[in-house]
Amino acid sequence: MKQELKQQVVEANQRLVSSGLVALTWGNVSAIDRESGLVAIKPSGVDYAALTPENLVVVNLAGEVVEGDLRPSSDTKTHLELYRSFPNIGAVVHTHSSCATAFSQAGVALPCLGTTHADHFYGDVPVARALTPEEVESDYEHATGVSIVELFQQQNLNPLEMPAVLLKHHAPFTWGKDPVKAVDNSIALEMCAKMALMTWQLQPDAGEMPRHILEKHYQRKHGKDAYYGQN
Ligand SMILES: O=C(CO)[C@@H](O)[C@H](O)COP(=O)(O)O
Repeated sequence: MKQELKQQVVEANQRLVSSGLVALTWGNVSAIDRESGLVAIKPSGVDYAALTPENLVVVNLAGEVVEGDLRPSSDTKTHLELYRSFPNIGAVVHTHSSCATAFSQAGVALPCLGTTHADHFYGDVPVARALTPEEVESDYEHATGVSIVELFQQQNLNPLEMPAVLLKHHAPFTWGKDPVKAVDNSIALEMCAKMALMTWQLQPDAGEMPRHILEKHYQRKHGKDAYYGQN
């Protein structure tokens, strides 16, 4: 896999720490080279400061390790399901950032209360259902990815317009066209979750922003087609 992409993955993982999104090793970033179909991902349990392009793990979309000696992140199968199902994304991030994880644990969709949110997410950030005992037993991480994809299909959501999801009783995933954008979306998600909690402390009845303002802000930031890569 290209060294440059591996370096971007290392820097993106380390940005999770500098952005205050992770404690311990509660998060991971991967990126895909769409030409080869290979994915570079953080090795499981490894401290972010110790990451190098050489100790990243490279897997194919079947989950087979093709480069690296360490164990890939425990969330690898979830990342891979997102790459298989969302062909226009280039990187995936999973964190346990506090405020977004609070919404996930509560099973509460993150509402679009203001323009900050509208600039990044085209509506409420949805919650993917908890897994069944059978799913947990059979293949937890793969089933987690499937639950996200099912949710987006059921709600007719475009992953390029909604680059985030909250996993009930778990934590968020975000994605983007590249590792920088995917981490940007994790930072934006955590800030929007924090602001929502603070808004509700001030005004428990605060409701969603008017749709016409959401539309204006999202289109202004992302262009008329509202797709990544257009701006
Ligand atoms: O979601 C979880 C645990 O609930 C994981 O994201 C860990 O927090 C990080 O696992 P590794 O990437 O180190 O395997």
